[in-house]
Amino acid sequence: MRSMQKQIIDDLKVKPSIDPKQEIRNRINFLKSYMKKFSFLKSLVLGISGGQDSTLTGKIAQLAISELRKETGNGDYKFIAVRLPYGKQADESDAMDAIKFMNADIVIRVDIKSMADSAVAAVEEDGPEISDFNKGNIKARERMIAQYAIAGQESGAVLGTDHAAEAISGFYTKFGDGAADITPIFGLNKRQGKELLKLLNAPEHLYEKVPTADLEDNRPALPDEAALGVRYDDIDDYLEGKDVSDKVASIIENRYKNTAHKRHLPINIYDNFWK
Ligand SMILES: Nc1ncnc2c1ncn2[C@@H]1O[C@H](COP(=O)(O)OP(=O)(O)OC[C@H]2O[C@@H]([n+]3cccc(C(=O)O)c3)[C@H](O)[C@@H]2O)[C@@H](O)[C@H]1O
Ligand SMILES: Nc1ncnc2c1ncn2[C@@H]1O[C@H](COP(=O)(O)OP(=O)(O)OP(=O)(O)O)[C@@H](O)[C@H]1O
Ligand SMILES: [Mg+2]
Repeated sequence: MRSMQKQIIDDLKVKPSIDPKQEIRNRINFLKSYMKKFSFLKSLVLGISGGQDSTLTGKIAQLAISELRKETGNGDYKFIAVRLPYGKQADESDAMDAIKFMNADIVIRVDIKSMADSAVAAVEEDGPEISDFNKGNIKARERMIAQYAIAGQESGAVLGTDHAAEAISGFYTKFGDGAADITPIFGLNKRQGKELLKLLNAPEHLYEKVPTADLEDNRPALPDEAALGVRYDDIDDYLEGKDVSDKVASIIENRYKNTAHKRHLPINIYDNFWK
């Protein structure tokens, strides 16, 4: 194995193979014990897009909350699924299928279009013109604002969907979807996430769906793999310690180095990781 590959696998805590049943149980238990430790916490809040990662994270969260309610007899515990379309969302029915699958306690809908459009207009009034790409990141950050507003009101913590196959490439918006309190699927790669969803009897069309950030107006539903220039299968192989081509390794390793700043708290004078 390449030396950097081993370092990345260690940093991102990826296992070469998993027991899906055990992974689900450990992650449910982790959420339950965290909520018990900080007893003011009564809700878990997560944006549900209709994609694989939020379907899995939401299902695990709802299972944890349902168990907590049953075991403690406290009916205040709840999972809040948040729909966050930018205007009309083309794959709205997938998002609703995901919410049905997880059987979410509460569903809140916030249309982030007016938030994102006014952020762009306000900056452009005296600042630079905002590109469609940059506006995509603004959409991700408005989703973060909406989720934190709900969590702040509902004694909640915001869940994030970061996992190893995303963390490795830094393919998320810094302080947008990258901002969260707890990341229940951390350490899994994309195909391991799929295995968990299969075991949980998720609808196949949700875990076989082409992953997309769907952030740009001009390139709707752009597949992650097209934007990244590398396939999830290759990223997953790399994360499992398997051989990949030099070309694939170099794309992955360059992205990992260039996005190191996203995997740390804001950089201060005592930090050395970037040197
Ligand atoms: N070396 C460095 N040290 C410290 N800070 C650094 C830095 N380089 C950039 N920065 C800062 O980071 C900013 C750029 O980072 P960021 O704002 O995240 O923007 P950026 O990484 O340029 O774009 C985000 C990418 O993630 C994708 N994405 C976003 C959201 C969700 C998903 C998904 O899969 O669902 C995918 C999106 O399509 C796009 O390709 C810069 O504007 C600068 O403020
Ligand atoms: N339209 C949306 N409505 C609600 N939440 C969203 C929306 N778009 C993105 N999010 C949130 O941002 C997260 C990051 O998006 P990302 O595309 O990485 O995950 P996903 O859509 O769940 O899965 P996939 O990567 O397979 O598309 C989502 O998991 C979800 O929590
Ligand atoms: Mg998506």
